Amino acid sequence: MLKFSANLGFLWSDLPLVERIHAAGAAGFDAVEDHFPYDTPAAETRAALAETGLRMVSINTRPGDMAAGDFGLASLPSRVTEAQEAIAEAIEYAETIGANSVHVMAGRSAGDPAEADTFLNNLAHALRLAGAAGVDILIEPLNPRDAPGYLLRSLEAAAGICQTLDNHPGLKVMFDCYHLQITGGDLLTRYRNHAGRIGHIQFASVPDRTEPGTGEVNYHWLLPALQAAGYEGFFGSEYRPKTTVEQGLGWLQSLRSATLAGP
Ligand SMILES: O=C(O)C(=O)[C@H](O)CO
Ligand SMILES: [Mg+2]
Repeated sequence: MLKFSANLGFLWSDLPLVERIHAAGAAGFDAVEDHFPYDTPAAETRAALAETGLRMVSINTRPGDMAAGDFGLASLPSRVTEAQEAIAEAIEYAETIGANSVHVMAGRSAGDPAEADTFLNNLAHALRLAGAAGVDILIEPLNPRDAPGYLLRSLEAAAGICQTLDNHPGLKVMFDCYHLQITGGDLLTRYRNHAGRIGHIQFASVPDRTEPGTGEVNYHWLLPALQAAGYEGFFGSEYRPKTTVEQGLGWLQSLRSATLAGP
């Protein structure tokens, strides 16, 4: 059986976080994940998780000022203090709610050659804090169509960062099938090439980023294949519903029991 996490950054995004957690529980998800939970006190989030029995798989560091074009801070040489405050805040929040991991958002490149080292230094700092809190750190390559200028654009670059940081066991890569299909595809083979580094898998239809079941990726085949290749975690449904979440949720039961052998 496959296990699914509701991405509350995109699903039920019009509801407060506590209500989104309850909606995910009522809909039959096995876990949740969120982008930016910070408007909700961690104690309230923790209580909602306890009430529903759901686990929070991951949260992101604050992205900075998105209206001004920020999409993460950790690679920006002039904003190290702000980035490290965001990292500390995210790890403390994750520890309080028992989340598995924190995605440290790299940010958009302005072409400054110091960005790569800034990202590495901030990740090393995050790993020190996260180790003490029992939380993993995730980095996620994003496709340049959705996230123009984002510093981390490829799975292979993310793997290189892990190597540079001595393959730290607390540093993992977010394997978002949506982004990685757009930037090269060949998803199963690329998963296998980096299996030991993958901390979480997300998915959505490509190219629309809506419910699975349409588009160019056959998740009824791919998700069981990823599981057969060794992935044991939740699959994060990070898509924008075509209409309401509930109307489009038929995929949950059919994908949950998908097998490599087909229906
Ligand atoms: O955009 C994505 O795919 C993400 O998962 C990031 O967390 C950005 O919010
Ligand atoms: Mg993602």
